[in-house]
Amino acid sequence: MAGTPNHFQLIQQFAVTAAQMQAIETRIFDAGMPVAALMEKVALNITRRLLSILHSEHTSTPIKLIGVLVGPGHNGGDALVVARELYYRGYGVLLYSPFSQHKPLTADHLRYAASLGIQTVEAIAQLAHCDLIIDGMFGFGLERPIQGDIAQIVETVNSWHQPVFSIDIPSGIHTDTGLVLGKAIKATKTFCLGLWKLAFLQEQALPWLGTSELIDFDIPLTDIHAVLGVSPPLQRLTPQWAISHLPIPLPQNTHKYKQGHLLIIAGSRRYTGAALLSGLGARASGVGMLSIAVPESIKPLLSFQLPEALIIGCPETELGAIASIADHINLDSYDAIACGPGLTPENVSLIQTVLNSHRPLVLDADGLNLLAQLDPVTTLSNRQAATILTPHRGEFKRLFPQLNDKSHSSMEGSRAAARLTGAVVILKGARTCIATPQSVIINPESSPALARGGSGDVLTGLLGGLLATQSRQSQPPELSAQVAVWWHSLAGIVAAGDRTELGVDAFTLTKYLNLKQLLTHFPQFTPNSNVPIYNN
Ligand SMILES: NC(=O)C1=CN([C@@H]2O[C@H](COP(=O)(O)OP(=O)(O)OC[C@H]3O[C@@H](n4cnc5c(N)ncnc54)[C@H](O)[C@@H]3O)[C@@H](O)[C@H]2O)[C@H](O)CC1
Ligand SMILES: [K+]
Repeated sequence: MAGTPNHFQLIQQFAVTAAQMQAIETRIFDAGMPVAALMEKVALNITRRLLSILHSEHTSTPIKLIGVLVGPGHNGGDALVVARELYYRGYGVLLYSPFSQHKPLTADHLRYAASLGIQTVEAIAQLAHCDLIIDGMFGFGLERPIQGDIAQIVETVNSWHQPVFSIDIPSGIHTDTGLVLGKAIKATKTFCLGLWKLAFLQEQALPWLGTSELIDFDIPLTDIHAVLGVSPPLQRLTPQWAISHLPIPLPQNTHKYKQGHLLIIAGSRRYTGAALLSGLGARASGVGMLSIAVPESIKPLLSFQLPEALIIGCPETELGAIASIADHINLDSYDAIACGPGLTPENVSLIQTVLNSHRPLVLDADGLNLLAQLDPVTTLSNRQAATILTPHRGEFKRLFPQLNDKSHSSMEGSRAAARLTGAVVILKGARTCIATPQSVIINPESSPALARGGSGDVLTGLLGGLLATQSRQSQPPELSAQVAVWWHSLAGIVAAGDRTELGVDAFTLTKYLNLKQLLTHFPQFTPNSNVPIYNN
């Protein structure tokens, strides 16, 4: 039934550490599920998916011979069950396990495979001619860096050209941090088992993961909640969640002011396009009223491009930046303000005026660079209304030099910044984090197409528009942040699919914000449905 999430959809919002996965697994075993039965179930699910890929995808070489790397633990056990099933289906299978000791269940599967006549080879070189490699060396049990002979094996496999499918996680990637421990297998595809591991949400792991997908094996929600809590402080942003919080359909009896009034403060003679792109982003949000404050000299251009918006010309500096907000503007009369794109970092007093307002505020680009010249922590902590910051890494470093510990992941950094300031912090990147003082939500989908000038300006406008509309409806600011980030990234992904990643300039991106077109990718989810996402 549309709108009723199934188990696979429900578990998409969770992300776990190795310790949490072990705790969940322990509960399942303690409740009576035999370890071997669970391994069998998981591995059969992997096999089913693998076979459907092998049957459906056109690979340059037809897959006939499959090499399987078998580790000492249960990741190796999973791989052996998959190997056995592939052998039954008629594939050629070669096993290689460079370990003298295996956990008992893994050793049993290895012995049984041998009894069936599945060949075990003695050197990694003997897998060189396989059409596909399955990596079952280490999963979440990796506990120290890969070194010595095993490191050599990993390097050898990485030097080959055939596809490599990793089970659970590429061997050598740390489950929690996504960092390479010594050496790591570079996977073409990774089948993450049961629940997404944190590594899949960390940018540093992306070059090793390949494409990734979750293999569900029906972990009971009660066990997940028991370990993670009912509303976990760290979550993945899912299409279901974002779509269910889109502000459509509009109430029949609404009027333009009920749909929110956004003021964008952006642009300079030098960066005219930034104001325009923010305006186009805001247009796509469906906000009821849009006003844009720009330097007087660029007002005609904006008026021409955005006829529905009220363009306010402001006094400007010699260099063509906004010198001050026009006298007749009362900042507190808007439902939200989005400030920053293309301002130039010239005028700190402007940002101080904006921060003194009592309205929800999005700060981006030069708005952040100007804020960095003040004391961001004290300034933001003193604000009465909500603030949403949208820094990329560089801006984040300028704003919060005290959080520049390289060992900090984006999720830790954004959460620390949100705690220091009370603001919602959107730390943009390949895995954008949206942090409040209480929680972090990470967008697991993006496209490198969005790493392009102007793309952030579009997000600022879109977010500002949603914030104006949704704060009118007493929705929390982080909700607008989550919906905007998801919407913007989906537009980038769909645009890149149509036009290649090079074809997604920021202006084109604004065309792809069309929700009607984007929602065709998710016919199973209903906007504004307020799905009680944590109810089983
Ligand atoms: N999530 C689940 O509920 C299920 C997971 N399954 C699979 O099991 C693995 C985790 O298995 P585990 O035995 O705990 O760990 P590993 O297989 O990852 O490896 C542990 C093994 O390796 C040794 N070791 C660790 N680091 C190194 C190193 N750098 N060099 C050499 N040896 C190392 C360690 O001492 C252990 O012996 C999970 O990922 C899933 O694939 C179940 O099959 C189903 C349920
Ligand atoms: K693995």
